Amino acid sequence: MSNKSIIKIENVTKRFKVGEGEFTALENINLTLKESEFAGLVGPSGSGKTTLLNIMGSLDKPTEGKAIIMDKNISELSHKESAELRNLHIGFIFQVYNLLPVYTVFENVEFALILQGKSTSERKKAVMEALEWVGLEKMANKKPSKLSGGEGQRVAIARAMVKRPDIVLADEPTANLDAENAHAILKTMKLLNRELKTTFLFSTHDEKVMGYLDRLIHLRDGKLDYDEIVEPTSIVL
Ligand SMILES: Nc1ncnc2c1ncn2[C@@H]1O[C@H](COP(=O)(O)OP(=O)(O)OP(=O)(O)O)[C@@H](O)[C@H]1O
Repeated sequence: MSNKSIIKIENVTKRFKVGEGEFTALENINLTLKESEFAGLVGPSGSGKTTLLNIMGSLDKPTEGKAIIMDKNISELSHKESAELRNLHIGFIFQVYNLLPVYTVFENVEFALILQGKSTSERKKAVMEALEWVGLEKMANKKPSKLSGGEGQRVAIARAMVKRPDIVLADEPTANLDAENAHAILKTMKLLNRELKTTFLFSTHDEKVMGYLDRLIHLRDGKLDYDEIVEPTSIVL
């Protein structure tokens, strides 16, 4: 594993206003994610996984402490700078894959590259390559309504990977998939992690996901309970 640090979380606390009071969702979290890690935030419901993932994706800011993504302290970024940071460096995969229904598979994957100002020919090459990574190059001109659940999540992976981000944040990406499709997309993500050195961070309860991870970051009641390096139990060839 390389030593390049992608995300550094330093003494991060997150409080939400609730009525007249406050609720502490994260308390004094410290962790670093490096290039090519395949890691997961795990812990019971309400332990703070999604709140931390949102901060690591620059979708939300800490109340106290620093979140440093690609050497930028996200608390110091404007709205526009945060959007740029996300667009250049971070891919997102969610439980619900949110493809735009009026656009084709190709156009759904292409969108981030239009925002980056890439030329038509650069976009075509990158989109077709990303669709090949997930085995869907033949579906490029189909609308999302023609896809199965597993295929929809594969398009979401292609959409996250097409810009070759430094990190992919995946919030319960297998929650709506059967076991066969879940294993297939996990294997695809693990192969991309190996080949492109992209860092992946999952938020998950799913034992199937955990079988592929090499680091488990356990949260409990908003605190970092323990952080362990593990040997993956699922095999990827
Ligand atoms: N915007 C908000 N306002 C108030 N409380 C919030 C807000 N967002 C999250 N919380 C609270 O913070 C705590 C942590 O929530 P979070 O969604 O991060 O947990 P989680 O570990 O991802 O849970 P799950 O596995 O159920 O998704 C919960 O108690 C939740 O109710």
